[in-house]
Amino acid sequence: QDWLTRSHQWAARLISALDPSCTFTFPEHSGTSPDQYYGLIKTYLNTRDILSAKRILVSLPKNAKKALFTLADGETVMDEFCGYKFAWVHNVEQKAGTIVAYDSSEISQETRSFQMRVHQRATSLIERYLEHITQQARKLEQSDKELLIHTNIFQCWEEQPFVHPSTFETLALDADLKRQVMGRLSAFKASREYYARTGRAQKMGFLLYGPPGTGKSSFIAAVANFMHYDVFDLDLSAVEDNSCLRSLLTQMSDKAVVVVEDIDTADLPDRRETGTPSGKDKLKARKRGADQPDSDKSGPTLGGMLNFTDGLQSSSGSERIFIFTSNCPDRLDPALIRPGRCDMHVCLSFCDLGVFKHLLQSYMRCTDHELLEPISRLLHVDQAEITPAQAAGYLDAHKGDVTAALAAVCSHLEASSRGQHSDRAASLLVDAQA
Ligand SMILES: Nc1ncnc2c1ncn2[C@@H]1O[C@H](COP(=O)(O)OP(=O)(O)OP(=O)(O)O)[C@@H](O)[C@H]1O
Repeated sequence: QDWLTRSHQWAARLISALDPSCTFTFPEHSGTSPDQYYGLIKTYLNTRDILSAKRILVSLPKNAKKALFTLADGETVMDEFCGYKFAWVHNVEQKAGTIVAYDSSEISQETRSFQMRVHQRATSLIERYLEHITQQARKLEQSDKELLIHTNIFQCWEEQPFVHPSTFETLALDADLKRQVMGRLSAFKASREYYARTGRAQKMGFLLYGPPGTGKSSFIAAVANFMHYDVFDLDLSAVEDNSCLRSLLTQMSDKAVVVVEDIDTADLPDRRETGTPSGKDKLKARKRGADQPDSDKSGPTLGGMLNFTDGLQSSSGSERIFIFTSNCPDRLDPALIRPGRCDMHVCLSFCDLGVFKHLLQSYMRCTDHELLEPISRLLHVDQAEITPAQAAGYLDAHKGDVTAALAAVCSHLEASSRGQHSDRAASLLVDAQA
């Protein structure tokens, strides 16, 4: 018996000495939770020459735009990294027993794993190779994913597909400002490695202000499409208190554009997390005719909101762009819009000739017209006003007839200019009477 055991051990050692390769296994689950490597490898191998395998599994994961190809059980695909060949095999084993699904059907259990074989000399490269796989897979996951817009209902986010056609090409915006915004966003994208290395949460904030119809929502959609991030549209009136706000923050995906529209209209009491009413709150209460601020008032506080944007819950590895919109930025607490929270304050206003010409070009493919001259005079000399949404409305209403569209814009501007003159005359009269 001893002799047999020893000869088996010798044979195993001999085979191992003759086989210079080493095998790594990546199971689908570690313990009871899904293991991250399994999913990342699956995505990464999808870009390798997987279609050369004989049997391939095809799936369409949630929110994916394209099919995901996976090796079937026992199939192999080769990869190369730093001059070494890595052989990947997908293993699927049937487990004894079945589990019962919610509809009472029985599902057979499987144990899945990827196995990677490589020459022993390449094992020192394994960490670098896995880092490479992780980076590539994360990039692919991000670009292949269908974008979602999430809105908060009670303490949860409800998601829907986000399909908004606005991009920085379609957005009519002052050319310099557009270049600046795109430059900041590109720099943000390129700093991922820097933030990961320094262990900091990567975030950036915009304050968009200006009258209604000047493109604030279109700007937000352009940012989401440019960054390829999901949108989280935070409705503060539906948030019960600060702990609800914190819970929403922790449920957000790592890469997100977080939008708080019309933040000036949200009544955020100035009790910075302590619950103690501040001087400003007392003043507000006195203006309302009350002795004390209403400390029982539900809803998040300014402190809760400040923590939401850069508190401890913002974890390293997350990439978040906060966008606040406001029609009255003067009403906002300076702490909310200071650099670091709102890095860029972007004024979206009435059309100037450049913005109007951009709309004309995208709606009507027209770059020049004799009516542009009176339009330019009305905009710049008479200071007539038209929002991009109003201008887009006229251009859309007269599809295929540039002259009619521009004539309608001219009439609008003339009316606006007359209105401005009568307003100015009225204020002069008031001044004179005073
Ligand atoms: N700067 C712009 N560039 C291109 N299109 C614009 C622009 N501004 C407005 N539009 C057009 O007008 C419509 C309304 O604009 P948008 O909803 O983006 O404005 P808003 O400032 O968010 O308005 P509100 O404050 O009322 O929500 C858009 O669907 C778009 O067609």
